[in-house]
Amino acid sequence: MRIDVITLFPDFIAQSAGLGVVGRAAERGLVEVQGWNPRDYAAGNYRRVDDRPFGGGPGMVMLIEPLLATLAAVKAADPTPARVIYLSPQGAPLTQAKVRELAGQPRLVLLCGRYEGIDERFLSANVDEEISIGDYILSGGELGAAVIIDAVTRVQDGALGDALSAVQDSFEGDGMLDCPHYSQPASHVLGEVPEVLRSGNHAAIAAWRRQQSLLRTRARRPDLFDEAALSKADRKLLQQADGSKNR
Ligand SMILES: CC(C)(C)c1cccc(C(=O)NCC2(NC(=O)c3cccc4nocc34)CCCC2)c1
Repeated sequence: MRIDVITLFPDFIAQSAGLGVVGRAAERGLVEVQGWNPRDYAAGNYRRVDDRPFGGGPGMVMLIEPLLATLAAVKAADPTPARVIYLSPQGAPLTQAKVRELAGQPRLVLLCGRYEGIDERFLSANVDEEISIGDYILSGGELGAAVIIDAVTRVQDGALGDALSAVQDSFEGDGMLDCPHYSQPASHVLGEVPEVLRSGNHAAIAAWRRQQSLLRTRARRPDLFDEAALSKADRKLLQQADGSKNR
């Protein structure tokens, strides 16, 4: 999969895409990430990429022309058709379902805004969809681009080891929160590791982990919990936990 990122801070994208799972996937040719800086395509001595907003008001707006020239260079670099995504507070919330959909694309162009945003005429003429990573004020779309690069790379077949992708599948399968994790030492001043995890009884361990995921999701994210389709076994685990609590 090829991902081109149009950003005034290509170094940030290159750095974040070079780490961990994404870095290894890039080395293995599973994903190719390329940054493109509109300043390199801005004309004139000052290479302007922004200017004051019509209608007045604070801040600056990213100009059409440098972005058109950058997008033309991006498309000229590779004939593969690309879906152009603008990372934006006005975008649809990013979900794992959307990540899976994007991971199926042969190529993405991620457009990152800075200042107060991008001239609307460029967006309406060139952007296929807008995606938001959350409802808070950010300085730019680059963090959103890094999130999408990480999430779609993890979904790419083979980017993860079997164990990790199994975990990924379980989370993706039903959208429950994760269970608590423990490692050495078994006994610590901060507390003991739950006995079941040291029992070697893999069925009991799997049941305990599922029960913990269910309880945590119900308690902390009722929105995710209400969306999920619970199996009979799930409901039994919850009754068991609720029963012991009421006793
Ligand atoms: C209501 C609320 C969401 C708080 C809001 C209302 C109005 C503006 C802003 C705001 O943050 N504007 C600044 C910019 N923000 C983002 O690019 C951005 C922000 C959030 C999630 C994102 N996912 O991708 C890109 C994202 C836009 C231009 C440069 C950065 C935020």
